[in-house]
Amino acid sequence: MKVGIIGATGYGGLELIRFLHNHPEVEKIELFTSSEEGTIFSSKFGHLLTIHDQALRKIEAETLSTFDVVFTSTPSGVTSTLLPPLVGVGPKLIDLSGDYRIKDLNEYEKWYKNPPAPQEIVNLSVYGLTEWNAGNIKTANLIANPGCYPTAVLLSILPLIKERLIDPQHLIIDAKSGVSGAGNKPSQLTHYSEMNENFAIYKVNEHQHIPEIEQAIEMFADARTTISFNTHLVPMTRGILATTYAPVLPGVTNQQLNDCLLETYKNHPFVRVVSDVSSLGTNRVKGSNYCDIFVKLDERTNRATIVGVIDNLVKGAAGQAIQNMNVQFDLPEKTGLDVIPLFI
Ligand SMILES: NC(=O)C1=CN([C@@H]2O[C@H](COP(=O)(O)OP(=O)(O)OC[C@H]3O[C@@H](n4cnc5c(N)ncnc54)[C@H](OP(=O)(O)O)[C@@H]3O)[C@@H](O)[C@H]2O)C=CC1
Ligand SMILES: CC(=O)N[C@@H](CCC(=O)OP(=O)(O)O)C(=O)O
Repeated sequence: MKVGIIGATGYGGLELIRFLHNHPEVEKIELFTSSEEGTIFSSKFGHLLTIHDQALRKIEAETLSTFDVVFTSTPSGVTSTLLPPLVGVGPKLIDLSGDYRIKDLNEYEKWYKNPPAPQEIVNLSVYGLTEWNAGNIKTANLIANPGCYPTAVLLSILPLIKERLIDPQHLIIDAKSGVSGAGNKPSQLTHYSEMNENFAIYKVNEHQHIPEIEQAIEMFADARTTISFNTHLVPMTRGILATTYAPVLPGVTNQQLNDCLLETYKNHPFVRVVSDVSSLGTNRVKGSNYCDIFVKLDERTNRATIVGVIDNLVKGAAGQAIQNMNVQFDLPEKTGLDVIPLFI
């Protein structure tokens, strides 16, 4: 397979390179840039010295059309215009940005504050939550890879909503992320001296992942709902831990909640149902494509505490994108992704 990466110099792009380098079906990886054409990649990223010493290439539709797969890992608002000429002309397109996730263009514009992609192309795109949409991903020409927070949240709550064990109304989702979630562009929020030794809430009630989570709950669990969702920045580099508080339906037991998660994911190698909370944490998934999930009923309040944990750059971005590529090419989902988390 010949693979192109647009946005290779970003955090998502660097993770794509790390995994694709060891992918047995990938013969060639070419890296594209909007700002540094000709730069030798390893001169910018020393950890890739002798591994990727090639020059960054200019983004050109004609060149890209010769590839088998093109990953785009660019800020929102870029692929809405970059990808339409490439749809259906050859390569499978896997977009890590939010530009093709939201089907309602008014909603996209409202939350992302960018002009949307053309409706007919958005209609063609397939939401790449692998464990829930593999049937459609298999034949998709354009995949909208899910956002990092939605991945952690949806994998943990969807089975329980679908099986009508929790009430999808009144969901309260409290999510925390490491700083790499904000990408490589420095900002006041991620400035070391202001972020270190600090714990902050941001985008209060305005996070762009709200419509994506609501849309997916409707799509996969057939429930319309409005969620309370907030995000926090933790002074660490990688990882997301998202906790959802959800009312359980009358008579539902802790055993039923856990059995539902175990049953749903019994044939999905990257989702692990954790029974002992001491085994849960961002360093249990760091650097890997695992999503660890946990549920416990609070019998005092009749609410379930549901937790999803991922590495935002792997299962939340590059790893899930490669998992989707594997599905498209009929390869085992773990191909190229079978690594043990870093832990320490
Ligand atoms: N970081 C994360 O945890 C996650 C990120 N995402 C999403 O994935 C995408 C990439 O994220 P991330 O890697 O963190 O972002 P970064 O900011 O780290 O990197 C984005 C890259 O995009 C390239 N780029 C910038 N502007 C343009 C442009 N106009 N045309 C083409 N390329 C451009 C840049 O490379 P160059 O200048 O070389 O072109 C840059 O290195 C974003 O949409 C993000 O929201 C999704 C899930 C998780
Ligand atoms: C810590 C941090 O800033 N995280 C980013 C992650 C979102 C992201 O990656 O953007 P899209 O998925 O919408 O493309 C944020 O909260 O906006």
